[in-house]
Amino acid sequence: MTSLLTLHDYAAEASRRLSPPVWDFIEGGQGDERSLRANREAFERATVVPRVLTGTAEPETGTRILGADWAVPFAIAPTAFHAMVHPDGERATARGAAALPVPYVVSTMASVPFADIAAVAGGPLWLQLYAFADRGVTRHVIGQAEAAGMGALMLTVDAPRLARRLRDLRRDFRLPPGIRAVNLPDADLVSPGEHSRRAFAPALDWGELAWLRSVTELPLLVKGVAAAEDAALAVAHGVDGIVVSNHGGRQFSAAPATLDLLPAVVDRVAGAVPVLLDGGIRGGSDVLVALDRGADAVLVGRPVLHGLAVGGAGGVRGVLDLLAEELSEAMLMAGRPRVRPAPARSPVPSPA
Ligand SMILES: Cc1cc2nc3c(=O)[nH]c(=O)nc-3n(C[C@H](O)[C@H](O)[C@H](O)COP(=O)(O)O)c2cc1C
Ligand SMILES: CC(C)CC(=O)C(=O)O
Repeated sequence: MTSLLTLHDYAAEASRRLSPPVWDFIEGGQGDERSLRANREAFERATVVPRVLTGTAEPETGTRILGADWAVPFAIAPTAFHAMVHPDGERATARGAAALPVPYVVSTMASVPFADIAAVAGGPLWLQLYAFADRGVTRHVIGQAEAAGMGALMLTVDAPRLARRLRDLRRDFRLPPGIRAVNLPDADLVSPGEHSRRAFAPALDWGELAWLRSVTELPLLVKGVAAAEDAALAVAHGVDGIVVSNHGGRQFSAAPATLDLLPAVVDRVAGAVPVLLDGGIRGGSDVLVALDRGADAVLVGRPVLHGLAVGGAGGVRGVLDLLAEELSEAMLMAGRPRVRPAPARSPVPSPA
């Protein structure tokens, strides 16, 4: 194996190990993939002005998000069907995350029961939630997450259905045999796109948040906010956190880079709730750039899958350790001794 010194090295190694259809499912985006590229381009352009003579020897990477201690200001983004990438699926991911530990946002479309993931987890475990047309299904998923002791729900709001991803359409991508969304009551689906058309709530609105509040006490974040106006609405509807995301470029190719959207969202949210960002984080400097522009933490998607493909739990751990080491070095070199404290959870205002 070539030496794995950067997250790009993990990606290159993963591309050699995964079948072309699975690789393309992971890497692809919607349409002409402009938003996928934009996420990276924004980080490649971004800089951080270093401060000097700050007396920092060992930067403190820890933070506190929604009442839980995080060893690092990044978490594993929710991604579906890890058993496609490694036979141990999300169990391996959770084991890899437990080492540091790094918080893990488990996908509704996990291929391993939530309870089995929780059994090997070592840090905060949250559930990413898709809202289903049949609210009984949504309730079922929340019930499983609560039973597994998950600490928060992250409702994905940028996917009324899965978008047309040309790489998958060209290959007629199907889930490999035996891989299923086992936490859903009706787990037998072959094509993720087809399933989302049948099952996802097609016309979500802000009312869904009030309904979710009525069925669970868990803190609620929304993932997939782009416009500052929507961030303000989310706060007005009492969310506990916002994730600025374009779903890693997988849903809408004309969506702007998330890093470019971040400052306006941070400005509008004005410290009411934590603001997280995902899309295009590929190194410790990227994490620092996002923090510098006002994010309280970030989520990392594809690189974790690359680590999983390269070495199961050990590969995931390798990716997360590398990112933590790079972040620590970036903080040291930029003269940032610690992560700015995130807003504490405040009482939820009821929507007007
Ligand atoms: C293979 C794959 C599966 C994904 N599955 C989900 C999912 O089930 N739920 C969700 O909210 N987001 C999903 N996402 C989006 C990620 O949570 C995240 O927004 C995105 O990957 C971040 O960009 P990055 O991959 O550049 O880090 C998925 C992304 C990938 C690459
Ligand atoms: C199977 C899908 C629902 C997962 C997803 O959100 C994605 O592929 O982006």
